[in-house]
Amino acid sequence: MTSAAKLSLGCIADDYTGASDLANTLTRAGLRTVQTIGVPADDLTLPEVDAVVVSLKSRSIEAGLAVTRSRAAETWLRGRGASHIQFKICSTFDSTDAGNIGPVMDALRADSKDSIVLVTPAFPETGRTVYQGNLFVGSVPLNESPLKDHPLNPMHDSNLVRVLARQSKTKVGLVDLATLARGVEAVRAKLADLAGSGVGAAIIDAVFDRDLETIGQVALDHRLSVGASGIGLGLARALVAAGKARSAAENAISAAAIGGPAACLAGSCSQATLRQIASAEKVMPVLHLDPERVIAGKDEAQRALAWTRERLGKGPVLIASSSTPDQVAALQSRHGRDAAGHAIEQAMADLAEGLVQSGVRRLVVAGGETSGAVVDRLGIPGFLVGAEIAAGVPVLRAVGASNGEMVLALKSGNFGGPEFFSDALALMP
Ligand SMILES: Nc1ncnc2c1ncn2[C@@H]1O[C@H](COP(=O)(O)OP(=O)(O)O)[C@@H](O)[C@H]1O
Ligand SMILES: O=C(O)[C@@H](O)C(=O)COP(=O)(O)O
Repeated sequence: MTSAAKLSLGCIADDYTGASDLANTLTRAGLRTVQTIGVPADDLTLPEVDAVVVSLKSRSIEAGLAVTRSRAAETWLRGRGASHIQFKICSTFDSTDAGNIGPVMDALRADSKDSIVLVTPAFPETGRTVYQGNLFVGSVPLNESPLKDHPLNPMHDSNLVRVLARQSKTKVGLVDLATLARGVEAVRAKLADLAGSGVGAAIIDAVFDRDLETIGQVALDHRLSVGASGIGLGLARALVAAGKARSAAENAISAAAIGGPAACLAGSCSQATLRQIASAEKVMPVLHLDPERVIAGKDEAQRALAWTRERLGKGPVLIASSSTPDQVAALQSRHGRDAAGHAIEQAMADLAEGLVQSGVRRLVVAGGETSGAVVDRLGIPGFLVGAEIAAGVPVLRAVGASNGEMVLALKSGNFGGPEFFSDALALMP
């Protein structure tokens, strides 16, 4: 990547929707930010920025590989002067006992030489709050939320001290809300106590944005932090307050219309996405893929492409693989969780490639792993952040792509209101 300025903040995101969510938060908080897909190539030309969010597809891969890829991103970011790195994880702490939050955090902490690392997935704007170490999604604990049925990372424990301890080699402690409410010095003292007793990672409560501002200030004492967009907000505000970032307005992206056909792909099976698909049925043609046929081979994707080509001239279309938790469980029991997920992701990538060949330059994708498969197939090296469609979901303008100008929206499964697909397309003229 060619860009001379030293980075104020380096970020490593474990999936692509999460990366665009964080890039959106940092931009809106005043940091000039770019999202790259993987570690950028040396010849990728990007504007001067304060923050780079390197997107990895490392949330659900083998832990050792996630560590290797995260370390490569870390080396690149440190090489561009980033004194602080945020490892961006999901606001619903998506992971399993095998990882990958713990193993990646352990490796990055060892490299950073920090005695203790602050960890919080809190993102109050989207209803993710942490109290006494327990993660709430809206009004319910994580283990009672729809995340209990996630196809790849079902979450069955809301106590993050326990969840992280099962994945990490270090002892995990808690900085509670009462300590946080006493301010920056109280948090520093608590962290020093915890570190003194051999605790290497502290889950920190946060309920309101002001909690994240305190956390952001303390986090900048360290070289590494782990969390979702909320801690990114805290870090960005602390950097802006310290005069270490310039106005994001300098990086405002062109809002010029792209035009041409538009399409949506949904591979997320979250309740939010299922509701959004149901609403989309009222305003655009929707094709539901048959997951069994997808797993059987390429015919289903070809059928979907033929269906799409007949309709693209008349307006946007949506193609979805999404199913209810019972149907997902049944498919997985027949084919295995990873095999089913991978086959469907590759079908989505085939579809995206076919759609772009048919002239589509405006593409909305629902689902983190799904977005990863699609963006990889399209070979897009990076994105600049545009208008915010919904909390955590910006319009993205591709940079350095061989297909020329293109705008995308990569939606986390759980984000967005019921009309998300039309909301997104309205901001992607
Ligand atoms: N009908 C289905 N049955 C089983 N798995 C599915 C189905 N549709 C999509 N998937 C898989 O479920 C996973 C959804 O994950 P992801 O795209 O990250 O969505 P989210 O953002 O909701 O987590 C992907 O691996 C996708 O291929
Ligand atoms: O923090 C979040 O919730 C999101 O940014 C995120 O990581 C999205 O992951 P998916 O739900 O898998 O898209």
